[in-house]
Amino acid sequence: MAPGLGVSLPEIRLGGRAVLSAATLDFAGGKVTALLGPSGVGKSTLLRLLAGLLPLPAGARVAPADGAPLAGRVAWMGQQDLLLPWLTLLDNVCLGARLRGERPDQPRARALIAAVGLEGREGARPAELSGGMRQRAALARTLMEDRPFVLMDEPFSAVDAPTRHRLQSLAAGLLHGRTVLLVTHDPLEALRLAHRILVLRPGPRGAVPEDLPMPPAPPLRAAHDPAVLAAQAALLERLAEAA
Ligand SMILES: Nc1ncnc2c1ncn2[C@@H]1O[C@H](COP(=O)(O)OP(=O)(O)OP(=O)(O)O)[C@@H](O)[C@H]1O
Repeated sequence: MAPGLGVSLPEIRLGGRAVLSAATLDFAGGKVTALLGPSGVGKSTLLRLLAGLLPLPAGARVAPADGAPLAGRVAWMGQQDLLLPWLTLLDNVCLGARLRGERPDQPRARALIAAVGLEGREGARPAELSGGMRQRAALARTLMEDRPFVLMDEPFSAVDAPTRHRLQSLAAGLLHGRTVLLVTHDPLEALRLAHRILVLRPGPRGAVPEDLPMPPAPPLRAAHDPAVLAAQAALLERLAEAA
């Protein structure tokens, strides 16, 4: 089971504007936390701060619960698949190791490609794959890194609804036991996958994270579970209020 992550941030200002309010957040180890909120509220900013893609301001603390540093233990998956068009699927999945000058673990890459349902397509270039297949390839590449912390910024937003549903089911199994922070605009995605949902509500001193009550069943929740449907309606209302 991956460790938890303690985060304490001062007010985050970008372009002269308060984007995120000062906040202390504890992300439970081995659990998925979904982050929702209106467009431009600061979801990606929070994720980028944790990923080290934005510099942490003085006084900020991002500390894994096991006491070891976070650096080098984070996998990232974004909205764009970022597959290199000139590489095969197998080489794309192995890209991280190659960039680090390591010998890729090809059997592991092949096993992950099979796990995301792309067995037999190892030699295909990204242009030969559909959008859903490319996102599955990106998921395999993210998991190839085998990091305890996974940060996902709208990973499935570019695919159609049935494909997204399948990708969510796949991700729930493959991400099991990792500490995941998932940014999404899709309330049902959050309710199917997450142990905890945070809604970022805009405020005068930056956006404030608020917990949402969760349905009793653990993830992966069924989309037709009445408790999930009720929570979805409540979440939509909360998002409309926050917008
Ligand atoms: N480097 C930057 N410099 C100045 N302002 C920035 C920078 N990066 C983001 N912002 C601003 O910070 C705010 C939050 O942006 P962010 O991308 O985190 O929002 P978001 O909630 O992820 O939005 P979306 O749902 O549309 O992806 C926005 O107003 C954005 O314009």
